[in-house]
Amino acid sequence: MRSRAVFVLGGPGAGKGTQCAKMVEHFDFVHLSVGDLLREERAKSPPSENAELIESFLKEGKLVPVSISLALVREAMEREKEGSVFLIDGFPRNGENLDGWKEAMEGVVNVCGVLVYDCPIQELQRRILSRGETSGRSDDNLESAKKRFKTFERDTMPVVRRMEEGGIKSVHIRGENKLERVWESVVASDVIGGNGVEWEKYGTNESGVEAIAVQRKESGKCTHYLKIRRLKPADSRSIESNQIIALPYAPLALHLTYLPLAFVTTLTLLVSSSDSTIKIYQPVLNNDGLFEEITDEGIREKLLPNLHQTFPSPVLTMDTLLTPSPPTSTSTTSTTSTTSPTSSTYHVSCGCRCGYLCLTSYDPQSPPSSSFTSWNIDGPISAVQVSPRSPSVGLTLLVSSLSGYVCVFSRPSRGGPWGEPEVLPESVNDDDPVLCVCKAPFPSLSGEALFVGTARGKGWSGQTETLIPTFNRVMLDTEQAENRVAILSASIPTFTAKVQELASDDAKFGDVSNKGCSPLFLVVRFGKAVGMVEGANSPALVELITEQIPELKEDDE
Ligand SMILES: Nc1ncnc2c1ncn2[C@@H]1O[C@H](COP(=O)(O)OP(=O)(O)O)[C@@H](O)[C@H]1O
Ligand SMILES: O=c1ccn([C@@H]2O[C@H](COP(=O)(O)OP(=O)(O)O)[C@@H](O)[C@H]2O)c(=O)[nH]1
Repeated sequence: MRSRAVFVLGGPGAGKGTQCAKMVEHFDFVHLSVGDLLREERAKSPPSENAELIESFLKEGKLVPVSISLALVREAMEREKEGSVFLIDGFPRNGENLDGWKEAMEGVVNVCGVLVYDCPIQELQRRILSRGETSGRSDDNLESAKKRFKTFERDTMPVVRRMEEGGIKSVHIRGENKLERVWESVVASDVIGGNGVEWEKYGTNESGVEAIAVQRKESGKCTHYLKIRRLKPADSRSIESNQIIALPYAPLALHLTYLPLAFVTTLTLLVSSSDSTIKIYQPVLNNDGLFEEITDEGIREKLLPNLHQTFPSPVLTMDTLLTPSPPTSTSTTSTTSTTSPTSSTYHVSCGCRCGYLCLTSYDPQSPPSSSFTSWNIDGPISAVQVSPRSPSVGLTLLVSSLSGYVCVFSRPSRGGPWGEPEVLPESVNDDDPVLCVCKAPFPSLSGEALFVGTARGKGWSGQTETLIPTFNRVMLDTEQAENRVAILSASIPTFTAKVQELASDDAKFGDVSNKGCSPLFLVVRFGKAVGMVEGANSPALVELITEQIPELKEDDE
């Protein structure tokens, strides 16, 4: 993957270095301060040929020629792994810098945006003089500082404008605020949101509220935030206020709606999260644009029945087009197979990870809404499996939810509506909420067959979600899949405990309890872990499954 860069600019003392250090603490970024690189070059022993020139430029608050600064940036970048996200602090500071960057780096490193710390000069001056007491920097004195302020106003601000006009996304942050306030604005900024931090945007709603889910890593653990913006209805670009709500788990689905609360119809924000809870937020009454969580059970009870109506269309759609007639024998069918123009089409929408599943079966000749059905699946949906194999039943849809249910829906082979859900009598193991998306109750974890466990809640659910088509393909492309492979998912604590139990005596898996935020797949045979795939790496997972899957048993054929 190509490396990415975020430019970090602002007057001298605006807090660029301080904030970059914080970003590196929380996110997987590489901080390159061009000023630091220059100072290192100047202090090198044996002295660099540019040392004297650099010293004179720094002291005068002037900008060193781009050939020198950019060469140092490039060298520093080359020392890092490919695909890194660089915070380039204090660059580009003038037109020459920007031209130099474009010439050398365009097509090599993607610029994602520019963070600009705005701060009044009086505050800059106060900070520089205070920093000068300990920094030992030859330019942290009043005389040099004044020259640097001038350079910033004259050369750097026009470059910021040039970048903005050229379509580079910029985020202006008020640098004069207290450190923590400044930091909050950084976390909430879209520049950061798009670079290395997992985020998901929930579209602007006609209600004038927009929410962005941000995941940030803190000492190896993930914390999830929802940034909620109230927008002025008249001008959706102007932000009236901005609130960050911390969530214990990844938000799975979010819906903005008007719900009747007593006699008042109020704007309500419903968030379902991977811990199977649905949180409700409403605007604080003396409205300054903030939301508060509704925890009052009485109010929740009143509101929750309305959920059924408020999630009418899938929040997450996994549209699956299926051919209406089941394939003959065990020939493989892909869930993405195109439909023949003469046959009717069955459209399965499943989603609403809030715990609702919407199924639509329809004939293209008749309106799609005619046979819309929606079911409550007791907890967020963790996986959906479509099985077109059984000729007597037609199509089967298996839905597992994080709370421990596996439901089977079936539909006759020649079409018609989906039947009532049938809850599978057992999951994989009675006292284990690990779920099975395979059709038959799976023998047992210690059996010959293979299971692939996914820590669905462990990472950002979206990443694991991207593997669902892979699971479907594996199940559909594998003969007697239901006897040979099961794909299971579990909540974080359950999965971690299970993984620890199954992989603990094998050093090759390392410390399984501390695998960070990305999804984790554990492949097990005969009750022992035989492989692990970290991250949503579909090819690696398929390779491992193909390698390890039990032989086909002839007498079963
Ligand atoms: N939000 C803030 N409030 C008060 N002081 C700050 C804040 N951010 C940074 N500082 C202090 O101001 C000085 C300049 O910050 P620094 O991050 O070195 O700025 P820059 O890299 O933009 O020159 C440092 O002494 C730092 O501790
Ligand atoms: O791209 C750059 C970045 C920095 N500098 C020089 O390095 C000094 C210090 O910059 P730094 O970003 O370290 O500190 P700040 O001025 O932001 O406090 C500047 O005044 C310039 O003289 C430069 O010439 N080109």
